[in-house]
Amino acid sequence: MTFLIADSFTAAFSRLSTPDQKAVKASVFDLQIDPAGNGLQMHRIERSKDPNFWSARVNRDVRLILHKTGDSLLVAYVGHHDDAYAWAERRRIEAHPRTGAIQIVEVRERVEDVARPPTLDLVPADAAGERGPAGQGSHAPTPFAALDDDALLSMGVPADWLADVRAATEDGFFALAGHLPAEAAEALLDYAATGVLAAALPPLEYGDPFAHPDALRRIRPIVGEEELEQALAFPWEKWGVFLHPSQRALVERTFAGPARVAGSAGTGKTVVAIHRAVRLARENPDARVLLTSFSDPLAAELARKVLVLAPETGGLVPRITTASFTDIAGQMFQLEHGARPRIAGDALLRQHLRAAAADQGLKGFPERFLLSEWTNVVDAWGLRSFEAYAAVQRMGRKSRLGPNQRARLWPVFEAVRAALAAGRYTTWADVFTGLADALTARDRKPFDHVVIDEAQDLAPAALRFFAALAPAKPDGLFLSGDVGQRIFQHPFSWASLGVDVRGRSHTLKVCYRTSQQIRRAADRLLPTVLRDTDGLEDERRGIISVFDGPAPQVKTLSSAAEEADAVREAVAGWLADGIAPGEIGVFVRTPQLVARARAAIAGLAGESDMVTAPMSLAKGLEFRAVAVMALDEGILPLDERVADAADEAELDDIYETERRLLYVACTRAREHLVLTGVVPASEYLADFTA
Ligand SMILES: Nc1ncnc2c1ncn2[C@@H]1O[C@H](COP(=O)(O)OP(=O)(O)OP(=O)(O)O)[C@@H](O)[C@H]1O
Repeated sequence: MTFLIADSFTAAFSRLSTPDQKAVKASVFDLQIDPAGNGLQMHRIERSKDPNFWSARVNRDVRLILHKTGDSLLVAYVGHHDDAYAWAERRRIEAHPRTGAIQIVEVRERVEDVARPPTLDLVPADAAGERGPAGQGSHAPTPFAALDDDALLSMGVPADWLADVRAATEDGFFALAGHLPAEAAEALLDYAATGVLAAALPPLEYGDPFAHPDALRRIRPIVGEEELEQALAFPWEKWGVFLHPSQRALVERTFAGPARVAGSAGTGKTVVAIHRAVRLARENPDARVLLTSFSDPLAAELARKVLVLAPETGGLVPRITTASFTDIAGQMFQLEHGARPRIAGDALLRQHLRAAAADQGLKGFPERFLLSEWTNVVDAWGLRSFEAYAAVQRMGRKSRLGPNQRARLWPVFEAVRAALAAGRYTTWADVFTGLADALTARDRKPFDHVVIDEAQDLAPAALRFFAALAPAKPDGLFLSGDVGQRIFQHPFSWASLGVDVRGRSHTLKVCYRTSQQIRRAADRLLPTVLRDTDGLEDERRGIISVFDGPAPQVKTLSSAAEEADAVREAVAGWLADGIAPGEIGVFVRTPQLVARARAAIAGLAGESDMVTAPMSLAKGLEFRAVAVMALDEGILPLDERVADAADEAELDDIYETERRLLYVACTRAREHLVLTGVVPASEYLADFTA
């Protein structure tokens, strides 16, 4: 017999008290061993339209809802007595007549809270065909009115709900979507956004309705005690058990060469990276896996999430190393050289550059140009000889430097390198480059699989290092990232460094984190198609969010004091709505401005639990409510950076990265977002509200 659990069960389970959860766990483990449920007083739920629903007694008050068919037992729900029965009485579990996927369908006639809009009776079905997806006439637009039964069924809409979908208005759609299977809601949103019907999968491909990819996103077979333990250990982390079919495909697939998952903020790229790392470690008991991300806090978060997928500590978890890019390089450097690298900071570099330029009598190049040329070209690309410098393509730097200019500059950079070496200093780029050279020559690599999150911010030397760290075999290197969130790096060609993901790059389209309203507004900050240096296109249209919420607010105020009041009022409102202080983030452009954020929330309940930070640290985080403040002219884009631009191309890149910083900060918000600035405000606010 197949033993399965549904997401409706884990969600309900996570809402129970701890003692009830303990009792439920014991009963579910018993059921897994003895699906007949002896001792659980199972009986059929007579009032349900689905004859396969059964209840099982956990304790005096709590009941499990099971769905029994010939050879499967599905744990569908759990709740207090009346709630559990009511849940089962309002549902059917069946294979969808068209797609073939098992669905948990709400019986339409028993759902009272979806009011049919009055347009329903006024719109004859045959007139619908004349209306485009944009809606019609004097009534509120009904974006699906033109879709016939056939089209709606092919999207996975349950037969009971066809009329409601056709009658749904744009505003009422999300209330309705909550009653529909996720694949139907997503297909409808996609249609509303693009006006195009996605091609339906042929239904016969999946003989077993439980094996259908859309069934697996809500119902998962559980084999063995360990899997059950994992599924129940963190029931609120839905991503740990139930993946979107496009996510699952990327987790399970074998890639012959380096592969990449892309997708805008909140589409679950990190989730895919973690699942892949765990899957690879699980499949090969000897495999050593590196799961790495941009910063130490993000790496720590990866480590925490690995435990969600693999709560058992024996064997698997120790074989997955989680570390930030520089941390793993630091560890490898220590193995090679017996000590951690001593990294030169910007101040020291400026000092050496200044001294070397003076020594060489170099004139006509501002110091900021020298630092930028060193950081983004000479050091970034690990250039060691004049020949290499003379030949390098100065990516992202369009100001041309002729051979004579390069010849004058090179001795300065050479002298800086010598001065660093004399002081036993190095740079991260140098560390990465040195390690890459050493590792490339070795047959045996320290890791069998390297999985990189936040890959858009990899520097060239770091990418070379990771490529050399991973074996050149299937599933050796997997990268996850969003070009739209690249804030620390100049663009460069991955393919030129041997990391060619063309043909093995896939984009996720469903945003799980951010409400439709916030995502739409944030998307307006970026172009609809982003193209990277290797020509890979990241199409950002057609992304959908699976829930809605209040529209984001933009407030421009006449003074910093007024702005502080506005932020304070917004945050106080969130607290009054029951949002925990730890679920609130306030972001600003620079570390110095954090004081402005702290002043705005000073004295509010739970103030110390709220996160206030520069936008660059917002990467990878998420909150129920976010304020992005101090969006004043001169602060975003930041004047100092703009003034520092060494040439036109760098200026363009600065404008783009400043814009992306705002995108990153905004897309940390799940439900509420407020943007504030003092007039004259940041020019980007106009794009956001456009
Ligand atoms: N299959 C899923 N089911 C439920 N929630 C999911 C699923 N996939 C992702 N999520 C949730 O969506 C949110 C965003 O996921 P994740 O951090 O992996 O996205 P991301 O694409 O890496 O985002 P970013 O680019 O902003 O860092 C998280 O809260 C995650 O738990």
